[in-house]
Amino acid sequence: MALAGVRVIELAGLAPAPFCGMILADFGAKVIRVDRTKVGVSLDRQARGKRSVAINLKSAAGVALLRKLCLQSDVVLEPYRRGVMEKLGLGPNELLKENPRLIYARLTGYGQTGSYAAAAGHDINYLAMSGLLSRLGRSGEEPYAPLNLLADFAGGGLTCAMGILLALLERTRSGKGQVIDASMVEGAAYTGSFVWKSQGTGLWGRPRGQNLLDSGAPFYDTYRTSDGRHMAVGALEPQFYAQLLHGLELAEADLPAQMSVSDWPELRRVFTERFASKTQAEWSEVFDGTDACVTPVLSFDDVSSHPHNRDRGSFLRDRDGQESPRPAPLLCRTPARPCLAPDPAVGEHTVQVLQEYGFTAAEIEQMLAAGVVERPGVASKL
Ligand SMILES: CCCCCCCCCCCC[C@H](C)C(=O)SCCNC(=O)CCNC(=O)[C@H](O)C(C)(C)COP(=O)(O)OP(=O)(O)OC[C@H]1O[C@@H](n2cnc3c(N)ncnc32)[C@H](O)[C@@H]1OP(=O)(O)O
Repeated sequence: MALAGVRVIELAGLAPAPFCGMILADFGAKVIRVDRTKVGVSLDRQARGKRSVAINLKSAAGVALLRKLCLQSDVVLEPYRRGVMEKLGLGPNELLKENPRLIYARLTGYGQTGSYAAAAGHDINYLAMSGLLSRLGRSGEEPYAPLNLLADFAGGGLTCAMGILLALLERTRSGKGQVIDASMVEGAAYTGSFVWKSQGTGLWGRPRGQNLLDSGAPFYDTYRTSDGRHMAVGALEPQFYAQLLHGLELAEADLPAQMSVSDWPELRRVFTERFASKTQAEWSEVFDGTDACVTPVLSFDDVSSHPHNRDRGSFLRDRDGQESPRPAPLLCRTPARPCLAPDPAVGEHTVQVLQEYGFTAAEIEQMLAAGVVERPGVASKL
């Protein structure tokens, strides 16, 4: 796999950093998640392919241990509030001095500098600060955060993974590591570059929810079908719009012009009525194989059995029977080979990993006994 041989230490976090770690693991990196001791269960639901070591970082020995792990690793990924790692003596100055090849990725909401740097927050706050949230939502309604996808995952975990890959690539030339300051505000904003850079085109000239791509246009929206499901319509270009009308059995001559914004409410009324006359399956049959840009809005239950997704094997089922998306993108020679085994329990690999990093059985036993590290069923001997 593309990242074979890359060793990553991921300090356990909430949602964005676990996603970043899972991407790296899916593509072949050896990712060790560092969990807290005495927590019992992990909240990480993106732990595919990771191993777990439980370390008490509130002990000097735990900190020393993490430093040793970082000495022999390529990447450390930390998701804490600004200053937390420095307070522990695990800041980039210390770790990069000991291992100048280390890539030190810091994934936070507001970044390492600026007046908000140390403030708590979540996806919705970062999205708000990126400017994007002000553009999301239907006309006349309040701004709406589309799950926690944009800041946590697109602008956060994924962007941070890209930073790590860039730093790994650059290291092949310089031999040096570096610090990555991944701010979810900036990552989300960057993901939204198109919106900024197309400001002068008239695409966004109207209030929220009244523009071409923000649910303002009737030919770029979703419609309810007679069975209470939905179809997604993205018929922007005139030639595709013509196919939409054909599928709906509507004559262009009987309707207002596609781009007549003042007539959009009327056009929407006509489309709404028409889509309500058939089931989702019936509309799928009408539009499949055309260029009308009309697709069913699939539920999680339906998505993997849709013929297109099934043909490509876009979703996988792990050994617990749980379905999830296959890693993307596909690399033809070195594709991801996601692990199908159950997620690691907290501390499940403590002993295995410490042995791999060169600790002796006596040293490991001592750390277990002192509560510096933990494994499930702590009391047992090596
Ligand atoms: C049963 C399963 C059910 C599954 C349900 C799963 C539910 C998941 C829900 C996910 C929701 C996701 C939401 C929408 C999100 O947006 S997540 C994104 C949140 N924001 C970030 O990640 C940005 C960066 N992080 C932060 O700003 C902050 O970490 C935070 C998220 C605001 C949380 O703040 P807070 O809890 O005060 O923690 P921090 O200041 O970061 O300090 C962390 C403290 O923990 C300690 N710590 C860490 N590791 C260890 C360890 N191994 N051993 C011992 N201690 C440890 C650190 O030393 C630090 O301690 P201290 O400095 O506070 O004393």
